[in-house]
Amino acid sequence: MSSSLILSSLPSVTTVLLVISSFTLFVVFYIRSKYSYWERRGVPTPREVDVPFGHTKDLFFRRTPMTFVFQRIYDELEGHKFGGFYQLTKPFLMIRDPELIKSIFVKNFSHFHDRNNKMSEEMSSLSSHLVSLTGQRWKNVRYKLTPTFSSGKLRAMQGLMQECISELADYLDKATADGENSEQNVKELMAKFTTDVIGACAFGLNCNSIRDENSEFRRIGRLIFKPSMGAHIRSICRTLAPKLMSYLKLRSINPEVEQFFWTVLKDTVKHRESNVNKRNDFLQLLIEVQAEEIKHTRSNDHQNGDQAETRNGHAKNAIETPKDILFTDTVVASNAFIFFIAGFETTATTLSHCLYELALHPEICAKLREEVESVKQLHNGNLDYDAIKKLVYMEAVISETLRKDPPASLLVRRCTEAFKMPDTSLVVEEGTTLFVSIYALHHDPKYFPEPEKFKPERFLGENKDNIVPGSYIPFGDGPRICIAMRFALYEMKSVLAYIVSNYTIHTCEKTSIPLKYNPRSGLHSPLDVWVQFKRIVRS
Ligand code: HEM
Repeated sequence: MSSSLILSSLPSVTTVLLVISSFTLFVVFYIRSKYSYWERRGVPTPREVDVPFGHTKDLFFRRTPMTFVFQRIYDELEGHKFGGFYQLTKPFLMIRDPELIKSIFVKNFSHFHDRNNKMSEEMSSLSSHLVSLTGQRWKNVRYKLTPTFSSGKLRAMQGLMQECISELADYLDKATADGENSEQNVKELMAKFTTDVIGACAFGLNCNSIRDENSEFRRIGRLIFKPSMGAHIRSICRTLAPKLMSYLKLRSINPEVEQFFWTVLKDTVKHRESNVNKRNDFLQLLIEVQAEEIKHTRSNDHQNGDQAETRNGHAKNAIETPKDILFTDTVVASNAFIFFIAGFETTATTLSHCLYELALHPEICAKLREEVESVKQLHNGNLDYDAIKKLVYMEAVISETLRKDPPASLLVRRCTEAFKMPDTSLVVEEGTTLFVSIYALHHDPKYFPEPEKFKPERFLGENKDNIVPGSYIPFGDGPRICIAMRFALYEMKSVLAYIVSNYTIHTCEKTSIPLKYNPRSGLHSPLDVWVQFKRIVRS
């Protein structure tokens, strides 16, 4: 073929330019129409939008921690009860007003009962847990698991908790032997302690994280929360395009982590089958719920079978179909797993924030010590479950820590049934995702004057009564509030009581003031938190 023939068969420059400009125009109109979603509905948005990242560009590039990205959106929507924003081109709602938060999370829960992180079993074999379950299935599992955290069950766990505190006590004893002051990265030390607590209380296992630097549980714990590019991409996909996750067969949980938990669970259950000693941990309670359900289904089956026999002349065995059982092995394993991951990092982060504040405020620490000592005296030197409940100032110190630095700084709900926003003409469409920035609310001077100051008295007496409902929500709100709130508070009070009773806490050269935050972490989690412990010598 001659070169002139080839040239004549190529599209002309005009055609190419026309195609390019049409395509560009199409993209511009497409993005514009996407970014006008809230405007068309009369909903305010933050001023500037970064095309094509929307309002959360810093989140994509992991330049700013998530907590502060959402606080900025909250602040830019000042004066509005709610507002819209975009991640890429997808619209989201930010709810700012405490009364509206109550309305959505509590009163109108039936329109907002799910989060937007539904996982399929394709994404993980440990996906059937409370955090990701939706609709009626979530409701049934939650109903069955709520008694796991009753006062009676927590009281029964105090022995397990005390064993973990003794391990920590031994460690600190050695670290401060011969009158030495001990500098500790409490971010790591508290993570080891809470791993041991959750290992004992969830699985009945001695994880040995404090004693053994190479403890498997602690290694797996680090792996779960280790920020990586893969985890970042998965988290973006889960929020913006959950269907893409299953299409690309992206796993939500590291396969090594999954494998570890299945092995631990299978071994533990097997060990229990051959051991008559009854345990008092979450796994035992899950196993009992499952056994009860199977028994109940069998007895229903017998009744149905008997009736069927009378009607049809032959019996059938309905229990053959595992789908009739809610607490399958997968549901048991998934929930034991979620108790582990939701349980250790949140409490460890809160404890390290609290120790940091106590190091900065020795007068608060001294007052706390005074309270602990006087309650101890009333209880013959023991800080058992009932004694811990009497620590009112301790409760205020922890509440203030959770106000200033809530580890889970963002709440999410998905609109499951169209909802008309009270006093407006806006109808929130089914499928819309709503966010509440816990951190921004807790730092709004309207609700908490001088929000950067650590003041436990905000949570005492009259001040506590004056807190605006819906403005203080470190554990969430409504029927999906943290299921283990009382367990977490009991754990944190118990260990802090031990520490302040035996040590004074100080800042040291390595203490970063203010703390620095990890822009890659999904939690409001500081990088290392260094403090110094000095043993109190009593005559
Ligand atoms: C300081 C400690 C903790 C904090 C601040 C915390 C905070 C939260 C928050 C904010 C939520 C979401 C609530 C909502 O959407 O309304 C949540 C849910 C949850 N938390 Fe916690 N949590 C803590 C400790 C724990 C512990 C120790 C466990 C387990 C042993 C746990 C297990 C869960 C579970 C399973 C859910 C999902 C509940 C559901 O959807 O039904 N959390 N937590």
